[in-house]
Order: sequence, then C-alpha cells, then structure tokens
Amino acid sequence: MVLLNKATTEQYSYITTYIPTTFSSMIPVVDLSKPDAKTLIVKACEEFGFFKVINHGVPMEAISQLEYEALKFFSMPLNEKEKAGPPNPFGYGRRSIGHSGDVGWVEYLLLKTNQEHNFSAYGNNPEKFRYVLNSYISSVRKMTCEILELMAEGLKIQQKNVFSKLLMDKQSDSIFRVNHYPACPELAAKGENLIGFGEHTDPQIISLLRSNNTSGLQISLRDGSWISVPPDHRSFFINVGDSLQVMTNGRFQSVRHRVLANGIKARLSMIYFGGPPLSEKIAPLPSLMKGKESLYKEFTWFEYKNSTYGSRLADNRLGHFERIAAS
Ligand SMILES: C=C1C[C@]23C[C@@]1(O)CC[C@H]2[C@@]12CC[C@H](O)[C@@](C)(C(=O)O1)[C@H]2[C@@H]3C(=O)O
Ligand SMILES: O=C(O)CCC(=O)C(=O)O
Ligand SMILES: [Fe+2]
Repeated sequence: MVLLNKATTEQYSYITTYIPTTFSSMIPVVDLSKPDAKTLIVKACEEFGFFKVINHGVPMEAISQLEYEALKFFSMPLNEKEKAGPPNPFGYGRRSIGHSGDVGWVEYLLLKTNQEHNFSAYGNNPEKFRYVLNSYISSVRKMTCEILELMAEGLKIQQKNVFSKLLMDKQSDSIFRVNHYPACPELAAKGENLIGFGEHTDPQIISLLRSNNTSGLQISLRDGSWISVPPDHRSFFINVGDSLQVMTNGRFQSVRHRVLANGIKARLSMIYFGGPPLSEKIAPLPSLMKGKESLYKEFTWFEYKNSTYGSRLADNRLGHFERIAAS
C-alpha cells in the first residue's frame, strides 16, 4: 500500500486523541476440551457476545499455510491484486468497505465459502491458494459447528444442531474474509489512531476470527466503553452476530467491534462468517421465548441481508426489525 500523505490520510476516520493500547484481561476464554465449555460459552455470549477459544482442533498447519498464501497475495503489486477485484460482491478490495461510503486502512479478499471462484487472478499459484483456503474453511466450519452445538446444549435446546445445521446446509450463505491492515508508521509518529475497520456488528449468526500477533481489534462492552483484545495467533475469537441475537430473542447480543491500524506491524486477520441459507426465516427459537413475545418482526436472511447491504457500517441494522412493545 502506498505511504500516506496529507491528501490520502484526510479520507480516513481518526480517533484524534491517541488511545494507548491497554489489553484487557476481561475476555472470556473457553477451552473446548473441557466439560464446562458449554456453560462458559453461554455465559460469555450473554455478557460479552464475544469469547476466545483454545484447544480448538484446527491444525496449526492449515492456519499457517493460509496465512502464508494470503501474505504472498497482499505483497503483490497493486495492479496484480486488482485483477481479483473489485469486490462486487466478492474479490479483492481496498479502503472502501461496503457500498455506502465507509473507508478504512485495510485491503481485503471477500469470498463465498460454497461457491467456485475464478482463482486465476489470486496470486501466482492460484491452485495452491484455493487448496489451502478450502482446507482451512472446512476445518473452521467443523469447529464452528461444534461451538454452536455446545451452545445449543448450554441453552438446553433439545435439537442440538438447531444452529449448526444452518451452516452445514449446502445453501448456507457463509462468507470468508481476509483483511490486511498495513503498518502505518506516520500515525505512530503523529500519535493518532487510524480506523482500520470501523465499528459494526456482524450480521450473520456467528463469526470466527483468527489473526496474526498484531493488535488492533477492540470490542465494545455493554456500557459502551471499548476494550482492546490481546492478539493471540494460536486461538480463535468468536463474535455473536445479529442473527443469533434474534434467534435467542435478545438473550445473546451481537458484539460491536472495530479495528485500529497499527503504527508498527501489519495485521492479517481471517474471518469465517457463518450464515444461514437465504430463504431461512430468522426468528426467536420457541424454547427460548418462555412465554415472552418476540422482540423482532419476522424476516428471512435474504430480507435482512438486503436491508443490511445498503447501510453504513456503524448503523444499528436490527433496529429496523425490532417490534415496538405494545403499552
Ligand atoms: C458497510 C457495509 C459493509 C458490510 C455490508 C455493510 O453494508 C454493512 C455490514 C458490513 C459487513 C460487516 C461484517 C462482514 O465484514 C461483512 C462482509 C458483512 O457481511 O457485513 C461486511 C459487509 C461488506 O464488507 O460488504
Ligand atoms: O479484521 C479484523 O480483525 C476484524 C474485521 C471485521 O470485523 C470484519 O471483517 O467484519
Ligand atoms: Fe466484523
């Protein structure tokens, strides 16, 4: 990515008072190999909508191979990378996020998990890229389904696969994203924070994020304050998405998060967004209603996505689907 000059930096969002990174020790950690995992998952989703997973079973080899291929892709000259773009809706993009004017200090690849992409533009060994990407996605999908099944058990839902079946469906609208945030030394020198990826919630059911050891990810707590997530390249971070918020009738809330660019080191993150089939009705599960009314109007994932994709990153997208309580 080209270096910043005043004209280019003006396009980005800043947090002008420099917020030093103090890592939070509050982030819940779930060891998937322990019997209390399901209870801890439910507690973390209720309190934070976010947790870290260790002993996840995704082979470190699959992780490092994908990281290697992704870094190779992002280190190519811009004109080569642009052959895989623009992201309409899938492919290579930079700076611009979505189609409503959001910008960030980021370049990325956006892919659909169950669709064949034309990989010929993805670096100089596209077959290798495709292979390591598919192996990684299969492994991560399996782990995500395990987490969703533990979640269903923890919520005492009889049908253990109530969430995971949506990701296993051949029509599942799941996507995959690799984000690259180049280091921005000018910022470190100026003492300012630059937005890599602006604050938002993820619209899907669940997101699984893995990054290199560069900091930047922050989550918002229920009181609106922001905490920095200590990076850990061996672990996964799980986000509750808007659709899971609806399916649990608000018992779990999607987590607002953002990424700040780093002054010294580039950040590379890869995120699997587990989504349902487009025709799936997103509504609270009857067993979680306990006689209460649904907080949301009925909608399909197709309808939610349609309304979501015209919005700005920071918008509260579920607001449009909330039921106004009768007085
Ligand atoms: C501004 C936008 C980018 C986004 C689509 C949207 O209109 C609002 C949601 C954004 C988001 C956040 C999570 C994922 O990164 C993403 C792929 C998604 O499903 O919703 C992005 C969308 C995007 O980058 O196109
Ligand atoms: O890159 C990251 O660490 C998070 C990005 C993110 O939140 C997203 O792509 O939705
Ligand atoms: Fe996100």
